[in-house]
Amino acid sequence: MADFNYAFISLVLLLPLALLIFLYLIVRPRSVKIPLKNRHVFITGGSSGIGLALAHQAASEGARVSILARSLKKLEEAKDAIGLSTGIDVAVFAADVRDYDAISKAVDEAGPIDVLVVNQGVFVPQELAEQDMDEVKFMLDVNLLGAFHMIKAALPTMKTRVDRRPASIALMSSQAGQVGVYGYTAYSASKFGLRGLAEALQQEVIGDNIHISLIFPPDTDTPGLVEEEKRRPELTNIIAAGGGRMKAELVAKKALNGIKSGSFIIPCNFEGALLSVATAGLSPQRSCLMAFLEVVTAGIIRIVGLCFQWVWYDSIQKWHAQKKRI
Ligand SMILES: NC(=O)C1=CN([C@@H]2O[C@H](COP(=O)(O)OP(=O)(O)OC[C@H]3O[C@@H](n4cnc5c(N)ncnc54)[C@H](OP(=O)(O)O)[C@@H]3O)[C@@H](O)[C@H]2O)C=CC1
Ligand SMILES: CCCCCCCCCCCCCCCC(=O)[C@@H](N)CO
Repeated sequence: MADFNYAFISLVLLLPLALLIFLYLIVRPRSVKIPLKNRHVFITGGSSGIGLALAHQAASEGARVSILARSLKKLEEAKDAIGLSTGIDVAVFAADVRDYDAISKAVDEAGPIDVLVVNQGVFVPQELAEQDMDEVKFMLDVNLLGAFHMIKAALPTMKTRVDRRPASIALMSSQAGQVGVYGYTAYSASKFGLRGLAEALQQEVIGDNIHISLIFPPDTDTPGLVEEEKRRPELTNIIAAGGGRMKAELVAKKALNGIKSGSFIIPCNFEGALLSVATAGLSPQRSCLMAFLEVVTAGIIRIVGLCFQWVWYDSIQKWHAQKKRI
């Protein structure tokens, strides 16, 4: 009996260790560090909110920073603010990501990019039945096709960069790009689309030492969110609240740390970490510790996910019942 207990305990301890070692050996791509100092970081949507916070922090870390957005006025304000606080002269480019020629011109002028952060995004929440197709197209064009334009324009010089150190392309998704959310049919589709783009692109550019990151913030205090909240459906508010809420500076900090450590998936808070484990799918995972967590919690995290669905569908049902009563 003692022998049996001993064997059992050793097995319980050895199995996880063996799994960890196995995962350490197989996780691909291998982990990588992306330096920022003295490198060219190009941020779209860098004049406001999360993008502006990213530009500030990248400049503070000694990067050469370029920002792109439509309004030159907002870009100049951002440039002045960053110049004042860091002493770094940020290059600004006024262009619409929907205009490929304008984007190509800006990228050519800016010079070879080491870290491209595709952060621009628009969000106009509404039930699809109520929403105009113009708004649906607007979100898909800016968020998804705009990302294609940026990457397509920047890739040639990124691939042929003389500095052979690891480079990065980071895409700003959203927790609504990991789970579909009421009121976000077009927005979620645009952000889920970024994931397909990112997974396929990582396979294509790994040979050029370019590493892709996908960032998944929850609701974040930005000028964009203030506008969004003026017209967000009640149910969107209720469901989005489950993801938590953050300051733009903290999202930018998590994002930059994730980019520097070459993480493919970058959650920003605890809820986001849960969501990322629950939606690991077939995305690359460079960290064997995270891979270990994903494997051992797979069953239980699915149960947690189903509980969330239960709560959400309950809210939807109650909301409909209440509407009928009025
Ligand atoms: N705030 C939030 O709750 C969350 C935001 N996100 C994502 O983070 C990103 C940034 O959001 P946030 O900081 O809130 O947004 P803001 O609305 O505060 O800023 C958006 C930025 O994108 C630029 N932009 C918008 N449209 C275009 C365009 N067509 N071409 C070029 N630039 C454009 C804006 O400048 P201009 O208008 O001058 O072009 C601005 O610089 C988005 O992708 C968003 O989806 C993800 C999760 C949560
Ligand atoms: C299994 C564990 C699950 C854990 C919690 C799941 C919570 C999901 C909530 C989704 C919130 C989506 C917010 C989008 C914010 C956004 O992108 C807009 N503000 C537009 O910018």
